[in-house]
Amino acid sequence: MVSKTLTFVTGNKNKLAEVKAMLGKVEGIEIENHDVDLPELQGEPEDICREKTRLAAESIKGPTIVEDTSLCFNALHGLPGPYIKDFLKKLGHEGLNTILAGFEDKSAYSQTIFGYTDGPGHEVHLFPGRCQGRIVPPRGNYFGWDPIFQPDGKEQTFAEMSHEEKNTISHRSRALAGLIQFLQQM
Ligand SMILES: Nc1ncnc2c1ncn2[C@H]1C[C@H](O)[C@@H](COP(=O)(O)OP(=O)(O)OP(=O)(O)O)O1
Ligand SMILES: [Mg+2]
Repeated sequence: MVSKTLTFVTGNKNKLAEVKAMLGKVEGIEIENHDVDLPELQGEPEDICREKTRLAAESIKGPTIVEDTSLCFNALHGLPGPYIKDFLKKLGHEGLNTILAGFEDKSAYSQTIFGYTDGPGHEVHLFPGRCQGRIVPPRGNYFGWDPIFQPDGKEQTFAEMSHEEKNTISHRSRALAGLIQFLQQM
C-alpha cells in the first residue's frame, strides 16, 4: 500500500484517541483530525453514516473517514440506536437503566460503523462492527455510555477495563479491522 494521509472527521476527542491508537499502528497510514460535529440524518445507522461521510468529504476534499456509534437495546428493537447521544445527554446513565426497568431483557449491542471515501463524488464504503452485551447500573469512569455497557463474557463494564482490553474487544476495533483490511488492499 502507498502511504496515505486520511482525515478523520469527528468532534469527539475520545473517539479520535481510540482510532489513532488503533490505526496508528498500521504502516503507511497517517491520521489527521478535522474537528467538526457533523449534522446527522435520522434513519438507519448505515444511511446516517453514509450521509455523514459524504458531507465530511465535501469539506475535506480528499480521503475522509467518519464514524457513527449506536447503542441498541434489544427490548426496544434496537432503540435508542443512533440517537444514543441525545438519550445519554438528557437521561444520563441512571435514566437509561430506568428505561429498561420494565423489561426482563437487558441485552444490548454497541455498533460502530466507519465510513470511508476517497473524496467528494467517490463511492462511500461502510465498515460495521458490533459487540454484544447488556445494560447494567453504572460502574467505572470513562466516556459516553461505557459505564453501563458490560460485554458478554466479561465481569467488567467498558469503563472498568483498560483501554487496551476495550480496544481488543470493542465494536469500534471490529469495525476498524474491516477498514484497515480495505485500506491495505488499495
Ligand atoms: N466507544 C465508545 N464508548 C462509549 N461511548 C461512546 C463510544 N463511542 C461513542 N460513544 C458515545 C458518544 C456519543 O454520545 C454517542 C455516539 O454518537 P456519535 O454521533 O457517534 O458521536 P459524537 O457526536 O460524539 O462524535 P462525531 O463528531 O464523530 O459524530 O456514543
Ligand atoms: Mg455525532
